[in-house]
Amino acid sequence: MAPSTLGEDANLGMYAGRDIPTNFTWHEMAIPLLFREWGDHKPGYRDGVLWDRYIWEGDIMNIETYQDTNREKSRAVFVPGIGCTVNSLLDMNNILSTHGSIYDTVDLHRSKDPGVTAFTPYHSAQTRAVRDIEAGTELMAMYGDFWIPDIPNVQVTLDYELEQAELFLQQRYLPWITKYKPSASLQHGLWELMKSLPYQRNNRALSNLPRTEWKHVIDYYLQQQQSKSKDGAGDKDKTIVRHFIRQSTKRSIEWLQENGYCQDHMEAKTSTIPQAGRGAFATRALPQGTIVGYSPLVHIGTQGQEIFWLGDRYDLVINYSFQHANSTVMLTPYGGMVNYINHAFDKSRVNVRVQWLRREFVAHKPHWLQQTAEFLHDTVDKIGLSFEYVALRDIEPGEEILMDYGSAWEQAWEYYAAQYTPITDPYVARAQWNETHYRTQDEESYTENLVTMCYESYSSTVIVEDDEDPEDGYVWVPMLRPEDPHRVYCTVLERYSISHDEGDGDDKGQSFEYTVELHLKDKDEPVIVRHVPEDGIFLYDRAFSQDWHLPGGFRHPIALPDDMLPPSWVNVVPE
Ligand SMILES: C[S@@+](CC[C@H](N)C(=O)[O-])C[C@H]1O[C@@H](n2cnc3c(N)ncnc32)[C@H](O)[C@@H]1O
Repeated sequence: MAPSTLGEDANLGMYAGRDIPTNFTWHEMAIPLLFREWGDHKPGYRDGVLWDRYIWEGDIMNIETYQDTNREKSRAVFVPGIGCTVNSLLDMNNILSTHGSIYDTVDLHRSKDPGVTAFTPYHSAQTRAVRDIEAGTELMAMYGDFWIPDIPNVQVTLDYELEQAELFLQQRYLPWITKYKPSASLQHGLWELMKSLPYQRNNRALSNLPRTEWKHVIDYYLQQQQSKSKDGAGDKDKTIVRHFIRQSTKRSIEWLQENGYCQDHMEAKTSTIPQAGRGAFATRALPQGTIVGYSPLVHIGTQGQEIFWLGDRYDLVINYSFQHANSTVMLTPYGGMVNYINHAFDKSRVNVRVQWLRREFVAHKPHWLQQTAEFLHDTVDKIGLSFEYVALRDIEPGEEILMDYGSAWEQAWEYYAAQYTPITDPYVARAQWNETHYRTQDEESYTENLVTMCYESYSSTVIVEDDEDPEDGYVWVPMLRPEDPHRVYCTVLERYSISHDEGDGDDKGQSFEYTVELHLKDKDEPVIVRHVPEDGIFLYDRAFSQDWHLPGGFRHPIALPDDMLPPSWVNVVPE
């Protein structure tokens, strides 16, 4: 993680520290956030606005519980590491943005384990390399065409904008240069003038010219002219504009070592600490004093935990956040793997601690440590605080990385674990339900926490297929837009197998179709729909039925150590 090649406005970026082959995949945790959706902060809660830059729509990471009837009800998800850090170069992307996740409670169950309420069950959200990435290259995602142009002063690279810049160069500017042969200094001056124009969406051609020196551009052009016939004419990656933009997203390894932080010293595995879920483990020997992790911090100023209060409990993310008992300031790290670091009750196992960066950095402004909580409340447009995680002693390869969350956390956990009442209702999370077909109402029912939903998609009239056995019902109509999120509750009445003789491979063989009853909000009677295919039906966890939603679940921030609390942040007298 190091300052982005896109400039100050893009803040940090994530870089490949070594050559990465196509399809290489990174895995990260996904923390569901219920406190709000993207862009939808409660009036008066300015403090949470910064979070908009760091959250994704819940369904992208398979956070399905409350993704039931429509998209409006979905909530956000926080994916630290690459998920939070990568910038977007749209058409120039080299990774597929973080998506998906695996639900896994590490074999803990609510019938016996207090720990299940306290950590996120979602892990292995994936980010995949979509081309070979050379060491030193910044990882760039495709956020979607509509998001990135809103960051002021950041170069946008929509496909058609790059096309316009390329056309301008190839069809107008370079022919003009070739025809009139202005002096080398005039060519240089004209190029510098065009480059100096600010990025503008209504000036696509000039806004996307490569930010490189003219002599490199003309040399590359002439070289391309010579090799055009034999070497990939028409190949998108070989255009002048793309070539130079790609080049400009690279740094040397020496520069990264000097200016960045390695995010590869830790990996996630099942913790050695009972009830803790997953933990962070050293991927190599880490001598005392090594910065084993680095994390920028999403800050909340005066509204601290209040932002995350859901009316009857706190959002899970406060278990991943830092706060001192004497201050409302709350800090949530988003560096790679740092959120996996667990608390050691046995202090001889504590091998890292957090510290403020000792220097000015793109995501660390030391003067913020002299400012007040009100200042942080008002500063919602950027990240300005970061932690280093420093090794307190030599750490062996494979050793679990552990820190001290503070005595208040320790007491809260001990109290919570001692009074935990096991929940004996049968419970199987949707993600752990392995059947390949849907159960009908005549078969053994699903556990209480599960519910079936269907796309609302059926014929406009009742269709009678067989006069001798007329069935009153509508038939399924394939979805024109299968990604349409609109679903309704349904009861599965009947399942019948269908054989496919035609086709080959996956088309051949057997599958099931269903007759379902749709429960529509605007109709008193259910609507019966026949011939519903397997992918027209969904099994969901009932909203708020999962372990991490359980009332009274464990919630407690990690303590910001006393010696790190800036006196100017003190604004709370602890009870
Ligand atoms: C910052 S997260 C650490 C990563 C977490 N283990 C996970 O799997 O996502 C803090 C949470 O880890 C768990 N945890 C950390 N240390 C623990 C300990 N010593 N005993 C029990 N649970 C612990 C609790 O669930 C806590 O809310």
